[in-house]
Amino acid sequence: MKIGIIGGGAWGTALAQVAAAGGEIVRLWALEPDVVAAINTGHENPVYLAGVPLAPSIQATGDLADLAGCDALLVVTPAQHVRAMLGGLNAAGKPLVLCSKGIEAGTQLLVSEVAAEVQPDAAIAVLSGPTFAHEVAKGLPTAVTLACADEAMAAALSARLARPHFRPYASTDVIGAEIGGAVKNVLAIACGVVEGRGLGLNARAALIARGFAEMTRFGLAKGARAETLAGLSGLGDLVLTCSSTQSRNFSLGKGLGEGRDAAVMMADRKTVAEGAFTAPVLQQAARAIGVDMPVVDAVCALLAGQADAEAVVGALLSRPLRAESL
Ligand SMILES: NC(=O)c1ccc[n+]([C@@H]2O[C@H](COP(=O)([O-])OP(=O)(O)OC[C@H]3O[C@@H](n4cnc5c(N)ncnc54)[C@H](O)[C@@H]3O)[C@@H](O)[C@H]2O)c1
Ligand SMILES: O=P(O)(O)OC[C@H](O)CO
Repeated sequence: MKIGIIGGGAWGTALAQVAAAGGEIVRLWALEPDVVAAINTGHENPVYLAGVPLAPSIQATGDLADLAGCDALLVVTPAQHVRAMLGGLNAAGKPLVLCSKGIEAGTQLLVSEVAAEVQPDAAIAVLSGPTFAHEVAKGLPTAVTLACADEAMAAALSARLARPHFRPYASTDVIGAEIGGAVKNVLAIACGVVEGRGLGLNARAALIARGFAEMTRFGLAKGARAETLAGLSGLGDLVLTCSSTQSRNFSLGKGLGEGRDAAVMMADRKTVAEGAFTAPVLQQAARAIGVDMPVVDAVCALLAGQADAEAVVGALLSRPLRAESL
């Protein structure tokens, strides 16, 4: 079996390692020629996943045509680049597993909705959950949601990607799995702000719980299932990403809380903090369907430089008191 992975960042490389651990032949497409060369000759991705020795059987390429013979494809580029990448593939009749977390700017489409437009004849699936790439690549225990509308395909892909340390749980709720991963990135920025301002662990827990209420309101309005949002790809990933500076989104928020400028921090990074791109489009999408997301609004105001961290925290704390509910 030959699996193609599109995206040689931290997560694509870690997933290549997972696939190779099960004896799959792995073709990994990466944008940067130096990443391709380093993986093929040194069996390491020093740019995005430094310090993790990779299986020598992983073959990297800069040419998407080299993935033509693969019988399943994993898409792992940042969400804003997925449409362009999919345009260069022929995935008709093949499983197309989307592993990016975000919402497309301009269209407000989830990644699976973008894929359905560009590759209508592929079997679209989503892999999402609490997964720091370094931990997965090192073989530490991890569980994910693997969602596909076709239940048998979800089960088959789960079985194909399962490893002793990597445990997919099958689901048919594609939209639910995606919404958790996209929204948690924005909420992780907010939790980072709490950390950066030294507001304490009570505040972080409150933000996770009320943030989860926002995720659930939005998800249910978009047709997600509550159990998916409360599972690995929703609450599970929210808890992980809101708890550690290993998260790029959390660390971006921490910098904002410390008074640093969003644009300067983003320009300094080669890695992606998806929440910064998702926040404004999520805000638009929520407003379009009348869903209130005050934490997301606060993150948007901060990222746009419309308010400082002290002001947005003050505004959240002075909202009218109300009953605890969704
Ligand atoms: N890193 C993780 O732990 C992790 C875990 C789960 C999901 N994800 C998701 O996976 C996706 C990829 O993140 P990552 O962490 O692997 O990336 P990364 O931050 O490690 O690297 C950035 C990636 O973006 C690629 N890139 C930049 N410009 C591009 C373009 N024009 N076209 C195509 N690719 C381009 C780079 O080549 C590189 O592979 C994101 O949606 C992220 O949310 C990441
Ligand atoms: O580093 P982050 O914030 O992109 O988070 C990585 C993964 O999405 C965690 O599941």
